[in-house]
This record gives sequence, structure tokens and C-alpha cells, in this order.
Amino acid sequence: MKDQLKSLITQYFSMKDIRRVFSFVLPYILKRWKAYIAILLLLGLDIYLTIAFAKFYGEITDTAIHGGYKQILSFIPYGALLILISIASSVSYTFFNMIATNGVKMDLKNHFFNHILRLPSGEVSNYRSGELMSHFSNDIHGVDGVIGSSLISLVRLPIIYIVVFVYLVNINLTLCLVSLVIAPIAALSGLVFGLLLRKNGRLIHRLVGNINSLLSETFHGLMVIRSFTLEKLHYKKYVNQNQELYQLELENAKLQSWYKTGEQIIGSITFIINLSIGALFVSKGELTVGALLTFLNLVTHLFYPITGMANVWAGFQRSVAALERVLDVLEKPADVKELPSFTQNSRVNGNIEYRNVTFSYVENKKVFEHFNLEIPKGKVVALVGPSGAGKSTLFNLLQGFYKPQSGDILIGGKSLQELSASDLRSSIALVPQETFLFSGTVKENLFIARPNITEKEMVEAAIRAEIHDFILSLPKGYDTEIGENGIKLSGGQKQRIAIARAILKDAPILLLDEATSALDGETEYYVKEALEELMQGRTTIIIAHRLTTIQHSDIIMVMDQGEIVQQGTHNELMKQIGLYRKLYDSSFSSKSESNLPLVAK
Ligand SMILES: Nc1ncnc2c1ncn2[C@@H]1O[C@H](COP(=O)(O)OP(=O)(O)OP(=O)(O)O)[C@@H](O)[C@H]1O
Repeated sequence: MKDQLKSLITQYFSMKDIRRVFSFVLPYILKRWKAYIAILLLLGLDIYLTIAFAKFYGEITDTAIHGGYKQILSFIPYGALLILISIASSVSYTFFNMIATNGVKMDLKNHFFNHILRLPSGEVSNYRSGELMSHFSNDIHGVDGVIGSSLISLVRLPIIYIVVFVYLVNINLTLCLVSLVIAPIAALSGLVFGLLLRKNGRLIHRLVGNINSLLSETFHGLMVIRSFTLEKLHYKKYVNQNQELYQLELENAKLQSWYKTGEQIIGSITFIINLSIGALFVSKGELTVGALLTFLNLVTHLFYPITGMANVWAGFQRSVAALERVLDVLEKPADVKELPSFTQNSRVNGNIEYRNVTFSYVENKKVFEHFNLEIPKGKVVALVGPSGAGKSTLFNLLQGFYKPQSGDILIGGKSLQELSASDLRSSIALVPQETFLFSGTVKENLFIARPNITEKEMVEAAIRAEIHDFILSLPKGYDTEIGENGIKLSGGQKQRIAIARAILKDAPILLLDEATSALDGETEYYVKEALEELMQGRTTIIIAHRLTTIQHSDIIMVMDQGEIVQQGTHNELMKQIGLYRKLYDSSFSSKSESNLPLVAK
């Protein structure tokens, strides 16, 4: 317990975390420097107005006591001017503070999104999507504590304290010294409060991240949850996490209300003591009523800058707790400098060569060791092999999603290391097993293939992919909404959209991850023709499951445990005793030849 408290206190005063957060937000603050300068100037005005108003109350009171009606009237224009300036200052302050706070937050979110898009695939797959969402929806907002008005308070509070102190010493030194006794109490209570809030803040951010992950997983895996009747279990999990969050937030609210009450009590005590002593001075004629009023008006400024500074510090702590989760992601090195985008002119083509490649996703579990494979330009190569042989990994490596630990991958003699992600990925069209459709129309989903696609090209591609008639049968044809918010397509329909995308991308290298079940016999017949046409003149690698595809490929590579164990044409391989024949026989024993899922799973 003692050690825990000690480490909490050490953390609380550790400048390392604060420095980490500041060095991160500083460039964003500097980008909005005009707004920050404006806020600083307005703070000067605010300090002037604070003193001016207090002086105004005092003087008008003394005039009311000693002077006449006419003299009081002469104060009115000055008072009105002060009010006008105060309104203008407050409106401008809100405006500039909005720019300084929300502008920084906007830039930060953009940067964060950009960074995630550039992170290596292996890194991103380690994060739960709900957790990443939570960084955007929750954690980044924690930056409030170190930017905008919170940051300006670092300058504002000490200045206001000094200015008011000097001004009040001039009014009455004794009263001023009495007020100073309160300062240590205010400082201590502020620090304790910040310490406790930091601890809770960390727990709350972590819990919100977990809750978001649970929600995201639940919605993504709803079918699995339903088929395994996990609804009750997931509901209980959610309720428990929510309850935990509620307790933490309740604790936070209690802390804050205690702190506010304490602040009010100390403020009231200071006020009463000052009023009593001040009244004594007034009765002795050492102080005018107006001067006492001015003093009482300003004395809170000897108190709240201290608690305010403690609050700012607590705000820093909360921000550190929230932002360290974001920083953990941001400090991971990105894969590419620029966000990749489609390039037409610097696409690559040629023989594809995996040269002495050693690769593992996780340490000590090599998928490939000194792996070699050459795929001739313009040929169709089918990869077959049992599950886990490394077929998909070959695709991942070729597209640069993962980098080999040693060895090299070359296209047309050029190492992938020399190619930009834009050039590499613009050269490859992938038809995956599972097609992802974005929320939007059919047209939008086809147009993502590359920029500047014409309507004519789009329709031609859809006709070739045997999906045009189906699209026309949809309520709004190519303008029908599909994806999450729209009409749901079958696996086969989605795959044909993916083929149309590949046709439109018109890339020199084609990667097909054949689905075993997405296409029925009839559709396959049509799609096969489209695919065969698409493969013409392109270097094609197919993770093949169907006999028809395998038979029409130029070379079949049989893979097992990260190695090519056999290669040749279908007829050549059938003559050999080996894995290919084994896979073929086991698949054939129960299936008809026309639509054959060949690869053993
Ligand atoms: N993202 C990943 N992280 C860690 N290991 C992975 C990852 N993806 C694949 N693996 C592992 O790498 C090995 C090769 O997997 P890969 O997906 O390339 O096989 P495959 O031949 O395509 O299998 P399938 O036909 O079942 O898709 C497997 O042992 C698998 O568990």
C-alpha cells in the first residue's frame, strides 16, 4: 500500500510523462499559434477587466456613500464600456479557444488516422478494432487538459495571482497576509485531488477501450454468438464492464464534488475572515467601504489560482493517462512515409522471384526458411497444398504487407525494397476469398479499382465479370446502395464484384484467392471465362481449389509446410507419387469432376 502510494506520487510528479505528451502536442499547438497569441492577449485584457471591475465597484460604493447623484451618474458610461469590452472579450475568447482546442484535436485525429493507415499490417492486426475506435472517440479528447485554455492557464494563473497580490497589498497589507495563510491548504487539497483523479482516469480509459472492443467483436461476430447461444454470456460481460465503469465514474464524481465543496468552504471562510477584519478596519476609519468591497471582490484571486494550478496539473495528469494509449500506437514506426495511392505509369511487371526468403509472423515459428520460387512473366501459376502450407503468406509478402526477415522478393529483377507501396500495389490486382464491400453504391464499389474509370469501362467490366445483369435487376441498378447499409449480396455476387474490380484495375499481376464455395456450378462456368480472359498476358498466381482452374494453369506448385514439394502440369504431377496425387485422390473420391474443391483443408 505504502509502495503503491509512493509510486503513484512519483508518477504524479514525474516530468517524463508530461514531457512525452508535450513534445507530441507542441507541433500542433505551434500550427495554431495565431489563436494562442490571441488568447494570450485576451488574457491580458481579462486581468485588466478583473481589476477594473473591482475598482469600479469600490469607487461607485464610496461615491454613493459620500458623493451625490450626479457623480454616480458619471460612472455609468465607464461601467457600460467595461461591460461592452467584457462581452467582446468573452466572445472572442470562446472563439479562439475553440480554434486552439478543437483545431488541435482535429489535426491530431487526422494524424492518428494517417499513422494507423501507414502502420505495418502485422502491427495493426495486433490491435482490436474496438480499441482503435476508442482511441478516436475517447482517448484523443483527453488532450483537452494540455491544450487551449488549460495550457494558457499555466501562464494566466500565476500572472493574475501576482497582479492581484500587488494591487491588494496597496489596499491593505494585513488583510492580504491573512488571505495568504489559506494558500498552502488550497495547494495541498488540489494536489491530492489530482493524484486520485489520475489513478481513476487511467482505469476509466482502459475500461472504455475494453467495452468498445467487446461491442465491436459482438457486432462482427453476431452470427457466431447466435449459433453458439452466447448472447447471455456476452450480455453479462457487457453489464459487468458497464457496472465497473459506472463505479469508477461515480468515484470520480464524488471526488470532484468533495473537492468543489472543499474549495467553496475554504473560499467562504476566507471571505468571512476578511469581511470581519475588514469591517474592523472600516469602523476604525483605516479603510473605506468601497476599498473593502474592492478587496473582497479580488481576494478570491489570491485563492483560486493556487487550486487552479493544481487543477491544471491534474488536467495534465488526466491527459497523460488518456494520451499515453494513443502515444503507444503513434510511437510505433510506420511502414511507409506517404499514404499509398494508385499510380499508372510506374507499375512493375516481369518474373516474380522469391529469393532465399525466410519469414515468420511470430518469433520462433518460421513459415518459410530459405524459400525460393520463380514465377515467369505472363504465366498462370496455381498454388495447391494443405491448410497452413503458406499459400496466403506468399500473397501477403508479394504485396508488401509483411516483410521477410531475410532474403528478397523481386518483380522484373527489381527488389520490393526499391519499390514504393504505391507502385507495388498498383501493379497487383487481388481477388480475395472474402470480398469487402464499402457502404455506398455498386458504382462507388467498382470505382475504387483505380481513378478516372468511365461509366462505359465500368459496365464493360461488369459484363465481363458476369455481374451486369444482376446489377441491372437491383432497384436502382448501379446506384443501388450495397454493403453494411444497403442490400446484402451473396458470396458469389460479391466475388464477381471483386473480379470486375480486378478487370477495372487492369494490373499486370493478378492474385486470385479462389473461394471453394462462393460460386455455384453455373456461375463458375461464366466467371471462369471472364477470369481466363482476365488472366491473358498477366502474371497470375492462384491459390487454387478447383480442378478447372488447376487444369488450365501453366504450372502447378504444390506447397507443404512452407516448401514447394512438387511442380509441373496436372498430367505430369498425376504421373508422380506424391502430395498432389494424394490431395487429388482424396478430393476426387467423393466429388464430381465439374466443380471440384481440390485442396485438402
Ligand atoms: N497474421 C498471422 N499471424 C501469425 N501467424 C499467421 C498469420 N497468418 C498466418 N499465420 C500462420 O502462418 C502459417 C501459414 O499460413 P497461410 O495462411 O499462409 O497458409 P495457407 O496455405 O494459405 O492456408 P489456408 O489454405 O488454410 O488459407 C500458418 O501456420 C498460420 O498459422
